[in-house]
Amino acid sequence: MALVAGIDSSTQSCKIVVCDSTTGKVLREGRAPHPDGTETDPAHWWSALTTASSGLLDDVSAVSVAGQQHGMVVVDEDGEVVRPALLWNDSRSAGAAHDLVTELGGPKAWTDAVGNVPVASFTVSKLRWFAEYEPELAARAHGVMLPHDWLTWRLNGSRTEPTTDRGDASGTGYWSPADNTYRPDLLVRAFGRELDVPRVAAPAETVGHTPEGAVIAPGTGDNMGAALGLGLRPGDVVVSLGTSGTVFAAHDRAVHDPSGAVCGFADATGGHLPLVCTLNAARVLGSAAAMLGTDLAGLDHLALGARPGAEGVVLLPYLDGERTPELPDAAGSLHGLRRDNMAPANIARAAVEGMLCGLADGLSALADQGVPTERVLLVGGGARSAAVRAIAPLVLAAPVVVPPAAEYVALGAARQAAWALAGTTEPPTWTLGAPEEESAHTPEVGARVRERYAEYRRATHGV
Ligand SMILES: Nc1ncnc2c1ncn2[C@@H]1O[C@H](COP(=O)(O)OP(=O)(O)O)[C@@H](O)[C@H]1O
Ligand SMILES: O=C(CO)[C@@H](O)[C@H](O)COP(=O)(O)O
Repeated sequence: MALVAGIDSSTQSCKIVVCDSTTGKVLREGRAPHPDGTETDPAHWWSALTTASSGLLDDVSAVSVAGQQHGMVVVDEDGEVVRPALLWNDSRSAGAAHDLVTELGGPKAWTDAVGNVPVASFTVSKLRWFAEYEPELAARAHGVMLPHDWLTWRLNGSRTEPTTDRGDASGTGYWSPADNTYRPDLLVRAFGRELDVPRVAAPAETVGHTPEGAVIAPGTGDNMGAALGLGLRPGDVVVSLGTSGTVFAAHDRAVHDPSGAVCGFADATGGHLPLVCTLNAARVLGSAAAMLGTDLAGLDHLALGARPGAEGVVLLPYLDGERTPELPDAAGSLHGLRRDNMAPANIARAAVEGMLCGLADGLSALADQGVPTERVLLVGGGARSAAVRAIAPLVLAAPVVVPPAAEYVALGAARQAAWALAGTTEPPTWTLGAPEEESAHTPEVGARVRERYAEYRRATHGV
C-alpha cells in the first residue's frame, strides 16, 4: 500500500493527513498552530509544517500542499524572503485595490482580463501597496510567490524553479483562468516593474521530489484543496466556515462577475471554482462566546435556546472589516435591542445568524452567475458548532449536508498527491463516509431573518 500526505497550511494552523493512496482512508494526522495576525514570516509556516509532520512523512510516496490563498511572499535574488508575507485578510491594500480598478477602466476591465475585481485580499493589490509604501524593501524584490508555492519550493529543498497551479494562480489578479496565462502587464501595472512568478504546473504533474524521494504534486489554494477533498457533484455548493467564510462550487466555465462578489477562480483539476469569500466566519463565534463570558459549547447552548430571528436582535458581524460586501474599514454592530430582548441567548443566536447571512448572500451571488445550489456541504471548523448546524438550513434556505468530520483541505491535497503518483488522467476515486447530518430547510423563516439583516446592512453601510 502506498501512502500519500496532504498538507493544509491555512490561516490559523497547519494540518496534515497521511492516507492510503488507493482508498483515501486517513491513517495518521498532525497539526500545529500558526501565529495570529495578518502578516507572517513564512518561516513560521515552515516551522508549523515541520512540527505537524514530525514522524508522519518518513514512508510517504507523494506529498502536496494546499495553502491559504492570495498571500504575498516576496523573495530577493537569493530566494530570501524580503518582508513578512501579507495575508489574504490584511486590509491595508484596500486603497491600492481601488486605484488599480480605476486605472484599468473599472471592474469590468478586470473581470475581462482575469475574472476578478481586485480587493485588498488579492496579491496584485498587495504588490501595489508594497511598491508604494515600502519602496526601499520593494527594490530588493526579485520574485513573488503564494504561500503554497513557497512551501512547495521549500519541500523541494529550493532546488528547482518555483511552481504554482491554476487554482492558486487564479487568486493573484495577474493570471487569467479563461486564457490559462499570466498577465505580466497587470503585475507591472501594480508593482512598477517585472517580477519572477512561479511556473503554472499541470494538475497532476510531478513538480519535484523531497530529499527523501517522495513525489511532490503541484499543490493548490486551500479552497481548491477542499473542493478536491470533497469530490463535488453538480449542484453541490460548499460553505466553508474557517477563518474566512467561503461559498464555492465546481463549474465548467470561467465566471466574470463585475460586481466583484463572485471571484472567478480556477480549480485544481483544470476546471473552475467560482467563489464568494467573507472575512468574518468561525472567529465571529469565538468572539461572541468571549463577549458573553462563555466558550463555544456555551454559545451553542445559548443560541439553541433562542427563537429564530433572535426576537429582533441582528448582528452585522464585520469584526475584521469585510471583503464581501467590500467594507474593509467597517466594524461589527448590534441592532434591534430592546429591554425585552436584550438577553445573552438572543445575542448568541444573532451572532450565528449574522455570520450565516453573509454566506447566504454568497449563495445568491453564485446563483446570479448561473451557479445554482441543490445542496450545501457545510465544512470547516465552524461546522463543528451544533448551533451552526441547526440554524444553517434555515438561513441558507437550502438542504444542508455535514460531511463526516475531516480536514478536507488536507484530504484534497493528499488526493492530488495520489493523482500525481498514479499518473492517471483523472484523480483517484475516494469515497467519503456517510454524512454526519442532513437537514431539510424551512425557507420562509430564513427569508425574514435575511431581510432584517439586509435592512440593517443597507441602513448602516449603504450596500
Ligand atoms: N465547535 C466549534 N464551534 C465553533 N467554532 C469552532 C468549533 N471548533 C472549531 N471552531 C473554530 O474554527 C476555526 C478554525 O477552523 P479552520 O477551518 O481550521 O480554519 P482555518 O482553515 O482558516 O485555519 C477557529 O476559529 C475555531 O475557533
Ligand atoms: O481568501 C480566501 C479565498 O479567496 C480565503 O478563503 C483564504 O484562502 C484563507 O482561507 P482559510 O484559512 O479561511 O481556510
